[in-house]
Amino acid sequence: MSTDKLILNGQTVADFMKEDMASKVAILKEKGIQPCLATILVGDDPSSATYVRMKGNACARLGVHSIKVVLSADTSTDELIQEINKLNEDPSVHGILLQHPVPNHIDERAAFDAISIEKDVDGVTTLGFALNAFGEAEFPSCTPQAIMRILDFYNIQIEGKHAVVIGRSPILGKPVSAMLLNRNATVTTCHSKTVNLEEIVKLGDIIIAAVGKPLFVKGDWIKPGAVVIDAGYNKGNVGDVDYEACFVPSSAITPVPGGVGPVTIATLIEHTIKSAYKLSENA
Ligand SMILES: Nc1nc2c(c(=O)[nH]1)N[C@@H](CN(C=O)c1ccc(C(=O)N[C@@H](CCC(=O)O)C(=O)O)cc1)CN2
Repeated sequence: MSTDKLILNGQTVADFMKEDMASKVAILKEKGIQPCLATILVGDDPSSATYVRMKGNACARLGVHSIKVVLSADTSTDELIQEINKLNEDPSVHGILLQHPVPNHIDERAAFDAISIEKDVDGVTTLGFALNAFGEAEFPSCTPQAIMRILDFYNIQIEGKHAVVIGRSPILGKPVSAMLLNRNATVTTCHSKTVNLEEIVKLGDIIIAAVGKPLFVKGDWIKPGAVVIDAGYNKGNVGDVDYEACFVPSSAITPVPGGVGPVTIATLIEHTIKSAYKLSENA
């Protein structure tokens, strides 16, 4: 039986992006500029440590320098902000990433907002969020931008479609809702208090799962022909979507692993390279 179902392969998208990035890094190096991403990991969450390591490895593969700041779990908000300020002031650093989540006692919003807007390559500051809502962010939040990249790479129509976003976090659900709206989708953003979630998801032409609950989205929630994007990153490399079950009715679907994740990391590095260009021009 033939099928025109699309597996939306994030690694293919990330590899495509890397070709352009490699040539931009080479041009920067000819000018004596070494793009540099600083990552900050607070505490000892093993998944966060893995993601930070993956980001460092991806930088190395592309010739981007990375600095890793590791802080103990008992770091205070003030101490964290002091570290961020040092990186803000360091002219050799072009992008700053504070790995989320930080330990509960830290004011994460204050820490994110301490990152200077020029170096907010992860799109986490309040100003970056607001600019994204207006469609004017230099560096939109990486996972939302990765989702849009995947949709565009595979020529999936956004305008006029009903997109249902499940999740409203400041670095994922809310910014991706704004991006889809800015591309003329009709957007419904669902969350833990949404009544009749299943019925709303069934109306969606594009489903974005960003809820942080393993295998949460079931096959019989999916309208035949809908596009399913799994932005979940739960323990054990499990997404938010029951892939096997949702594969059947969908017309296109991202796997986990190998879907949104690799494009998120490629987007972060792309932003760092772009920031190196901009900051060197303004130096
Ligand atoms: N400051 C931020 N914190 C967090 C973000 C973020 O964008 N900014 N996103 C998530 C986690 N995350 C990046 O930090 C992330 C998670 C997973 C992947 C990924 O590529 N996963 C692989 C599978 C993992 C593996 O191979 O070991 C995949 O999906 O193929 C990338 C980024 C929370 N925190």
